[in-house]
Amino acid sequence: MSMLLQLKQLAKKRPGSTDSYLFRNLSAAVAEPQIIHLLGFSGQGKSTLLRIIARLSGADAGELYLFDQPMAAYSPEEWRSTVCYVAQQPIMLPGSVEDNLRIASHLQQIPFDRDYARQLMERMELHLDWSKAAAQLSGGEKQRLALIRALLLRPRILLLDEVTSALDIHSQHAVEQVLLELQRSEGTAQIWVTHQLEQARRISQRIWFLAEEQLLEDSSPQAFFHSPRTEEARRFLQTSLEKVTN
Ligand SMILES: Nc1ncnc2c1ncn2[C@@H]1O[C@H](COP(=O)(O)OP(=O)(O)OP(=O)(O)O)[C@@H](O)[C@H]1O
Repeated sequence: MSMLLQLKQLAKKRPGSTDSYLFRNLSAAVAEPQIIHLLGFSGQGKSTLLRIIARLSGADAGELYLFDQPMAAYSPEEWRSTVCYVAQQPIMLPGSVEDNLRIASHLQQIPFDRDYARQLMERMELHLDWSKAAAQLSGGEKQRLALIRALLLRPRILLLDEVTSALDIHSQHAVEQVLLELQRSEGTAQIWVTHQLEQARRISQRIWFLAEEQLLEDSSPQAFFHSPRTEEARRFLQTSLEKVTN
């Protein structure tokens, strides 16, 4: 079967360490455009794994395949316009909101799709003056602008690193709806990192649980949340629940 994305035996050492690993022999495959949530305790390497998949950081061992082709078959630019990483604390480019929106078309040398940008902004309830300096936006506005900037690249795979963490629940739902719709209509696969389990329950179609240097669980949300296989996942769910109720 043809695969969108394959992670084969990936390993990454802890920064600064020679023999301690964040993860190793980590393998997974994405065959269809699903919404996957990558969950785990803090510091397990979730962001690091997303950054490796985005080719923003290198693995110490292992291989990535995109559409059944090894990473070496793609230039970094080709890869990064197909597999797009959106950070929790996005970096705004110098200039205005519009300058930030135009960057995708500038990089890809394609006409700027103003209507699509406007539509995404409306649907994410981002009502901004396009001439405003991007540096002056709030955290939540920057998050949505960075997400729209990535969507204008029309990536096949989106890597979303806590991209709604600065949003109120209303804006969060608006963003989730846009991304769900994008998966349904365009077939955009998505790997989300979040600490909001409610969000994972709402929209996830598959859970990857990173612990003990592995994707310890790779399962349906139903199975993960209701009958996790491992003690570590049960502990994670219990601890996360306590955090919400305390
Ligand atoms: N640039 C860096 N320099 C030094 N240490 C780093 C760097 N990036 C990550 N680390 C360390 O690597 C480990 C994994 O970090 P990472 O951000 O990938 O974890 P995470 O699972 O996403 O955590 P969180 O849920 O808290 O965001 C952490 O211990 C972190 O401190």
